[in-house]
Amino acid sequence: MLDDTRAGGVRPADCTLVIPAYNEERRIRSLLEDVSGFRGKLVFVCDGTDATAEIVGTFAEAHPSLSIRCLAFPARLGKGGGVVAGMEAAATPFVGYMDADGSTALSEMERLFDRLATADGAIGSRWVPGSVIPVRQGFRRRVESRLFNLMVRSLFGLDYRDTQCGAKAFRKDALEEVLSSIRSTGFEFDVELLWRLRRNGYRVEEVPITWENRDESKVMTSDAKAMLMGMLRLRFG
Ligand SMILES: Nc1nc2c(ncn2[C@@H]2O[C@H](COP(=O)(O)OP(=O)(O)O[C@H]3O[C@H](CO)[C@@H](O)[C@H](O)[C@@H]3O)[C@@H](O)[C@H]2O)c(=O)[nH]1
Repeated sequence: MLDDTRAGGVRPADCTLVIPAYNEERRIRSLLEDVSGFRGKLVFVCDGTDATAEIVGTFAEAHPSLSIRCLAFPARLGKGGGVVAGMEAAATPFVGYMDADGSTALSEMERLFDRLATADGAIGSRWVPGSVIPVRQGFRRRVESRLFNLMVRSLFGLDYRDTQCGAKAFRKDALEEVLSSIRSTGFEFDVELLWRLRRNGYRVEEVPITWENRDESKVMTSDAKAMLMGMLRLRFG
């Protein structure tokens, strides 16, 4: 990223990175270490029943030089609900989000923020030339991912190859125009956000990314069904 003294670009201090975290006590410590080099602001949105919020709070107290905010909710918000809560709390011109599972390195997020010097949004993509996936995903997940993106393309006319990669960054002014219209709280949130931004004329770039597969997923069959139903409601409701 640009250092803090250069004008006209994306300064780290102008960026907020939102991390939705649902029952992530097993993975959150290593994620905290990974993102502790971030020179912008960090907002964790923790819900669920485990000690994720306490772990984040303790880490923040032990690292007063970092800007870490932890929003804790007793009930599950959904991935989309969590990201929206974090975005609304962010007060910087650039806001990004990434998964808590460490599948995207901080340096990858910083590359996405840098793109906001010229684009309204930048989304990490596992399926464009130049992307790197050191540990290959299982056959089933790869097929599901491709079918899902075909469906997104035909339902919403979005020509992205990968709407579901967890790493994304946007200009806050663009987000402000669409956030209040967002209805999705689950995993379909990413599609709705990109759809609304496109309908409002914003330009979001798809950027090749290095993405490390992590096995543990919170996406249950019921979440996948809810995601599909949510998308159909959004498109035809
Ligand atoms: N706050 C909050 N966060 C949540 C919730 N549900 C999931 N998350 C967070 O959302 C992120 C992604 O969830 P994972 O459990 O890691 O699922 P995944 O299968 O690895 O997710 C992949 O597929 C999703 C669906 O397409 C994608 O949304 C996600 O970005 C990623 O690519 C994690 O940081 C997880 O803690 C929730 O109810 N509340």
